[in-house]
Parts: sequence; C-alpha cells; structure tokens
Amino acid sequence: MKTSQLPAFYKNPLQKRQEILLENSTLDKNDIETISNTKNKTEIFDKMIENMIGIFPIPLGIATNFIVNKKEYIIPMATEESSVIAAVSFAAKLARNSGGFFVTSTGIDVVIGQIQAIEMKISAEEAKKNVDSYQEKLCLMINTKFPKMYERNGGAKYMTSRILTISDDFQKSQTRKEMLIIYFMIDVKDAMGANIVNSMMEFIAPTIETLVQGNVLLKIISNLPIHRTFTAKAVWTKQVLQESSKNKYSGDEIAQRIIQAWQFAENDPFRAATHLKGMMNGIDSVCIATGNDFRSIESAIHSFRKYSLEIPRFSGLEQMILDDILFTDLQKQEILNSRTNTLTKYYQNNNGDLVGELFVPLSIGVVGGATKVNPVAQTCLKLLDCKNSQELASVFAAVGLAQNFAALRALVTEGIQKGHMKLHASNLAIMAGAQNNQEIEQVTQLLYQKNPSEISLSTATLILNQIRESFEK
Ligand SMILES: CC(C)(COP(=O)([O-])OP(=O)([O-])OC[C@H]1O[C@@H](n2cnc3c(N)ncnc32)[C@H](O)[C@@H]1OP(=O)([O-])[O-])[C@@H](O)C(=O)NCCC(=O)NCCSC(=O)C[C@@](C)(O)CC(=O)[O-]
Ligand SMILES: NC(=O)C1=CN([C@@H]2O[C@H](COP(=O)(O)OP(=O)(O)OC[C@H]3O[C@@H](n4cnc5c(N)ncnc54)[C@H](OP(=O)(O)O)[C@@H]3O)[C@@H](O)[C@H]2O)C=CC1
Repeated sequence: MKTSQLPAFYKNPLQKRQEILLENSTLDKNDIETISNTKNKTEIFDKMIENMIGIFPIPLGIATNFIVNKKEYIIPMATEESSVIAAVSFAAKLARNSGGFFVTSTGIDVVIGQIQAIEMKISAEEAKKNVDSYQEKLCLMINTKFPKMYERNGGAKYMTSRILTISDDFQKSQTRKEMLIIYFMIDVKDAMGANIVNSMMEFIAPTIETLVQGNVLLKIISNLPIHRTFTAKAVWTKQVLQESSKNKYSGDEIAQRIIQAWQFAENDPFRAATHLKGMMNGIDSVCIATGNDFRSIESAIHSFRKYSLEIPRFSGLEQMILDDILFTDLQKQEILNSRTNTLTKYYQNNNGDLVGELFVPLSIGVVGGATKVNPVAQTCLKLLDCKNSQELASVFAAVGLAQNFAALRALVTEGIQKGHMKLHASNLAIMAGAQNNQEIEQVTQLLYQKNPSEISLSTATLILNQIRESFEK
C-alpha cells in the first residue's frame, strides 16, 4: 500500500472510487466484482446459515488516511450508519501529523475455555486440589487430541480453577451449593477460536468428572478474552485540532473540552453508553466487513468494562490474575487497574497536544468463522493485508479510537448534527419518497442548505413535494 490518503475520495462517483481503489490497493478487478455483486454467490451464503432465503446487503465503504504502527491501511467498513466512515477518516487524517495510531498488545492470542463442575461427591477443596495437580496432564491430553493447534505453537497453555459457593436464597432451602470452575487458557493463534475451544472443552469434560467425582454441566468458551487486549494510542496536536474547527476554537480549548467530555462519560453511565456506542461504530464496522463475530466483540468489550470494575466483588478472581503465568506483572497491573468506565483515556501531553488511548479485549481471526467463507469478507481481508490476528486487531482498536475521538471532537465544537445530518440527508430524501437519483440529489442538495436542526424527514418531504409541484406546473 503506497498511501491511504485519498483526498476527496468521497466526491467521486462510485465507479471512479472503485478505479481509485484499484490504483491504490492490492485489489484487482475480480475483487471489485466480488464486492459489487453477490447475486451469483447465493450457494455459498446458503451454506453459511440455516433456512437461508436471501442476502441482507450492508453498505461497504473504506476509511482513508489510516497509519497504524507505521503501516498505511485502507480499511473496509460495513455499516448502515452515515457519517461513521467520514468521521474515522477525518480523525485518521488529523492524527497523521503525529504518525497516526500506535497499538500495543499483550501479544497473547489466548482465549479461555470454561468447565463447570457440579454435584461433587468430594469437597470442592479436594476437587480443586485433584484438578490443579493434574493440570499439565490435562493440557497435554488436549494438545494430543488437537495436535495441529499445538504444532502452531498454540493449544492449551495453562489451567487454573476457582471454587464458587452459591447460597440458594431464592429457593429458601438455604443450601449452599459448591461448584468448581476450571479455566483453560488456549492459544488459538490466528483464529477467533470459539469452535475449536468448545471442541476441546467437550473432549476434556469426562476426565474432569473423574477428577472431581461429580458432573460437568457447562463446557464452553468465555467471550471475555482478558489475555487478548490491545491499547491504541494517538496524538492530535493543538494545531490540527484548531484547524479542524476552522479556527473557531484554539487547539488547547478543543483538547480541554474533549477531556471534559470524556470525564463526563467516566462519571455518568448514561453518557458512557453513548461514548462506547461511538467506539463500537468503528470496531463493529471493520468486524462485520472482515467476517468476524461482532456479537462476541461487543460482549467482550462491555463485559471487560464491567469486569475490571468488579474484580474485587468475585472472590478469587483477583488472585487468579495475579497467579496467571501467562501475564507479565505489568500486564497484570494493567488488567487490574483498567478500571475506566469507558475503556478510554484523554489527556494533554507536555506540549498541550491531546493524547487519546483505548484499551480493549479483541478476539478475532484472520482464519476461521466466516473470514474464509464469505467472499466479501475475504476481499476485505485482502485489502487490509494483515499477516495475523494481532495485526488485524490492532487495526480494529485504531478505528475504535478514531471514531471515539471524532465524535467527541464534533460534539465539543460544531455539534454532532452538522456533520452527521448533512451526510444523513440523502437517506432522508429516500425516506421522504424520492424515487430516482435526480429527485434524491435535488432533495439532498436543498437539505444541505438548511441549518443542521432543520434537516429532518418532514423538511425532506416538504422539499420533495415542492419539487414535484414545480415540475407539474
Ligand atoms: C462528518 C465530519 C467528518 C465532517 O467534517 P468536516 O469538517 O465537514 O470535514 P471536511 O469536509 O473538512 O473533510 C475532512 C475529512 O473528513 C472526511 N470526510 C468528510 N466528509 C466526508 C464524506 N462525505 N465522505 C467521506 N469522508 C469524508 C475526509 O477524510 C476528509 O478529508 P479528505 O480525506 O477528503 O482529505 C465531521 O463533522 C465529524 O467527524 N463528525 C462526527 C460524526 C460522527 O461521529 N458520526 C458517528 C455517528 S454519530 C454517533 O452515533 C456517535 C456519537 C456521536 O453519538 C458518539 C458519542 O456521542 O460519543
Ligand atoms: N463467540 C462465541 O461464543 C461463539 C462463536 N462461534 C463462531 O465460531 C467461529 C470462530 O471459531 P474458530 O474456531 O475460530 O473458527 P473455525 O471453527 O472456522 O476454526 C478455525 C480453524 O482454522 C484452522 N487454522 C488454520 N490456520 C490457522 C492459524 N494460523 N491459526 C489458528 N487456526 C488456524 C484451525 O483448525 P485446525 O487446527 O484443525 O487446522 C482452527 O481450528 C466464528 O464463526 C464464531 O461466530 C461459535 C460458537 C460460539
């Protein structure tokens, strides 16, 4: 990739945009055909899900201007929401002055498989002792049964367990139920890992039943991959901040207003929900475009936020992290101290420039799931040209930070509606009933001339009726 800077890319018609993409990326004409026309791929989609009756198209765009860890990326994003792609492209453009986005990670592609042991004939303490003393053998059994992941230097790395004591208040029986929860740390390399880990857990369950002299109920992957975390960081200089507001605000003012907006979200759950929605606008769009499991990502990120605030409440969890041999001490502290309400941080550096940070768990694959089945996802992965899951997840994290920053920047300067509703105008024209490109374009252009607060469906409908009346005269 030469450069991801494609100035005014959006001002071109679709065909010209596709030509520019061909000139500036790894894609070829067949790839453009694949993303433009899925009609002849029905049989593939028919194999992906049950009772398939058709294909649900989501617009696919590209985010421009991105540099992540010193590499240029044109980033595919599948979303139905206007202004998201413009926002992240703008944020990336503004960050280029400072080298773009820098993403670090634990570098550990480990996900957690869980086993729930119940109805043990021995005490939970004894069961825990039996299982813990057998952990190397259990990991060896898994890696022997699933050799290919082990041969990739992946597979079962480590196991730990925790006693859960449940008092059955709601059944008024006052019985105290003991469970033993076993956590297998499985390195799944470049896959997201859910299917393989679930197979591993179902395989090892009978052995666990013998060790605990009880039954195994749940054997399933956890969607809280605390070993697979990514920290994205970017600096927006006072200069670019001031210019982004067309000099209406100084860079220092914008930086301080963004920090205050972030502090609001850190201290108010209602604001935090929208702050996070902004971040997920970016992450989900790249997740869907690359055929990854966005429900898993959403669950992981929102659970991680709650988890890091609640560790002390659940007995033994904190100790489990401190004892975890896969983390460095620094990583343990980062996990235990990541008690931010928004998984983001904003502050000014010594130059007064704004620094944004985002810290999220991301368990995604460049193989497995739909990544290699959905032809459009395959094309998007080809465009990104990421060599492994770590690199792809770094792009996800950068886009999440970019969208979060862009939303805050707009909110603390011109307001969100100016940019968002202008880009939403063509949707409103269609909702108002504009029938063809000419009507859509006419209504959109007239909506552009309105104040952001006047850009609405009723205004679009009024304009469309006026256009049709003047045409009939
Ligand atoms: C929308 C902008 C970027 C306009 O901002 P602007 O100042 O009018 O942009 P510009 O015309 O100066 O263009 C600057 C760059 O923006 C990009 N850009 C500009 N226009 C386009 C376009 N049509 N199509 C594609 N890219 C566009 C493009 O990269 C362009 O530079 P170039 O690459 O051309 O050299 C700005 O107002 C903005 O960033 N707004 C934020 C919008 C946003 O966050 N949308 C998300 C949906 S709202 C939401 O759900 C999240 C939220 C807000 O609720 C979260 C929260 O509350 O925290
Ligand atoms: N989030 C959740 O809780 C759940 C999600 N899912 C779905 O599971 C899917 C993801 O599961 P996953 O197991 O990743 O996908 P797959 O079931 O598609 O399997 C990925 C497989 O790819 C093979 N492989 C080839 N090269 C590599 C490599 N370099 N690194 C790692 N694996 C490699 C491995 O098989 P081999 O070792 O045999 O070569 C691996 O098991 C997603 O579609 C997700 O939606 C399913 C259940 C639950």
